[in-house]
Amino acid sequence: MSGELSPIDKAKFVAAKRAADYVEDGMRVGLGTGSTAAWLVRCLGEQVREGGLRFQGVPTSTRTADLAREVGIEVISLDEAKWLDLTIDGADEFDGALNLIKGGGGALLQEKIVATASDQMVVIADIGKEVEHLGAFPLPVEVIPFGWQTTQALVEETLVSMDVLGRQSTLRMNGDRPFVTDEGNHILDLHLQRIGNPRQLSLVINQMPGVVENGLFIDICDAVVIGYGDGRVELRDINEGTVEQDRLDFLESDNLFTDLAD
Ligand SMILES: O=C(CO)[C@H](O)[C@H](O)COP(=O)(O)O
Repeated sequence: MSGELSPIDKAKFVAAKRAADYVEDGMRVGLGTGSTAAWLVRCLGEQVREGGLRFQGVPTSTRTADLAREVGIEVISLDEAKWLDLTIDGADEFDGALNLIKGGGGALLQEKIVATASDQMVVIADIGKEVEHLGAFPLPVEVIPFGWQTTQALVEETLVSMDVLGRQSTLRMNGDRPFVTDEGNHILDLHLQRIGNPRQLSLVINQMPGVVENGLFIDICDAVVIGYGDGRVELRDINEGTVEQDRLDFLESDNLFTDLAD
């Protein structure tokens, strides 16, 4: 069964599986969105059903909420939880300071709110997500639909004075219609190629009327679990650097491979 998985899917799976070990009985845990986070939700669901794990999950999208319920995880809202022990989520890029670009799946707003309301954020990612400088992945910016083209023009104008290489942006589409987030907003993808000062860029973008939030996660992530296509996992901590290298066995979780996430 595991032979049907691509190396990237294997990498995502082993990262998710290792990160599931962070979840302990009684915790309140933010559950991320995307294909890697979906693996995590499946791994946790298996531990709930077969290992007796008891925790409450706060999903970061309707997609994740549906999957979490399907696999047997108790789902509560962030307002019910108020504060979380831990959030585990994927990322589109991470750099050496564990700053991130997120929002490729369109859930950046809930993801940032949930991660910020957590004692700890652990990112799960395949090794292909590691970058020296953020920005090759288009930066998602969530904007309200009212006047979005004016907001887009303002954002592009502001980029002229920012330390970035590219300045084009595109409205994310879903077929022939604009993509709509869980909050009813649209997403502009900024094609910046290289972001020289992510912290400054994040602050400037978020000051604009019409912008709800951007996909730069600065000083939010505490650790990254990096997966490799051959089953290796590496645990990198914000303070201590690489603290663990291991190799996970695919076969022991073959039943999870029957249904690829996303
Ligand atoms: O930020 C996200 C969704 O908004 C995802 O975590 C990010 O896009 C990574 O996705 P995947 O695990 O599918 O590669």
